[in-house]
Amino acid sequence: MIRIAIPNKGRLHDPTVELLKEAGLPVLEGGTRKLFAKTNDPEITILFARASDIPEYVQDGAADVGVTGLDLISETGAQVEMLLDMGFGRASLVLAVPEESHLNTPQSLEGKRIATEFPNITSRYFKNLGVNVEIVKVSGACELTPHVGIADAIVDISSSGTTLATNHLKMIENVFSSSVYLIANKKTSANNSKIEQISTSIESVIRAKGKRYLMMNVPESSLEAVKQVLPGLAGPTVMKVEASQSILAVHAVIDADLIFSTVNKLKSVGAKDVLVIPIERLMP
Ligand SMILES: Nc1ncnc2c1ncn2[C@@H]1O[C@H](COP(=O)(O)OP(=O)(O)OP(=O)(O)O)[C@@H](O)[C@H]1O
Ligand SMILES: O=P(O)(O)OC[C@H]1O[C@H](OP(=O)(O)OP(=O)(O)O)[C@H](O)[C@@H]1O
Ligand SMILES: [Mg+2]
Repeated sequence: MIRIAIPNKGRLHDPTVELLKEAGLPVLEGGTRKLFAKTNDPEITILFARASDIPEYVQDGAADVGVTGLDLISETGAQVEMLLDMGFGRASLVLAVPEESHLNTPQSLEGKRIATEFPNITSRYFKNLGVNVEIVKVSGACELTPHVGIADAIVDISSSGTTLATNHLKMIENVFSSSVYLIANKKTSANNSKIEQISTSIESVIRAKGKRYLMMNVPESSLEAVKQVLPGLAGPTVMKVEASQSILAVHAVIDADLIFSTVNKLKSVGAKDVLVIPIERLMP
């Protein structure tokens, strides 16, 4: 039996459940008050936990696999197997000071107070720089602290930057870049085919999100030009089409962010009936 710990609420819950569903592991029952849920695999269950508790649950074996932020994993120092960057929940821990502050570098904070929900990452950061600071641990509303005399600077999560701006704070350094990771218990994950399957399924869904399947008809005389346009491929699949003229069907997988320019170029070199199709999974 494999137990996967996922965030029970907060911003990581929905995208995690969605990704598991796309990977063929729908969370069958649940709701925020439930502790456990089934999946369609009798050998895999879901455990709902606080994102910040998941690294230690996985380290200690309460869960075999977990989904949580890299910042939370690093902060707890949990010894876990890092299986996969899941590509969402991107955010940074940033060092910020009040807009009017003249303390504009980490070095200028020598002897100052830094408020944060991430005392371990923060003290490691300043230690590496050889700057002595006093860490003030808070459990929320960190942005407030410089304005009420509790701290001179903060290390807090920022993604859009809106919260910093609203609170008249300016970022002076990026301390830590985070995204959501799939992790596993070091002992149970060694040579465990079920955990490998979970990881591979999720990875194939993530990889597919950034790709599109292109299908088009190409007159034989345009094939070489079309091949030149299709970027970075092991070579497109080329098939004969039953038609009066000499038409070929060309299929290829390309990066989603190249679709716009590629389709236009393909048209200009003679490709017709171009179809762009999403891919559900892409196994290496
Ligand atoms: N804009 C953001 N603000 C806060 N955390 C974010 C943001 N974007 C991604 N994250 C990540 O989400 C994780 C925090 O998840 P958590 O469930 O504690 O957050 P939450 O949605 O703020 O929930 P809560 O309401 O309990 O504070 C961290 O790993 C963090 O890096
Ligand atoms: O750069 P932004 O896009 O503005 O996001 C960053 C803000 O979002 C988070 O707060 P959250 O909404 O989780 O509230 P909380 O402090 O109560 O957890 C985080 O603690 C920052 O305050
Ligand atoms: Mg929060």
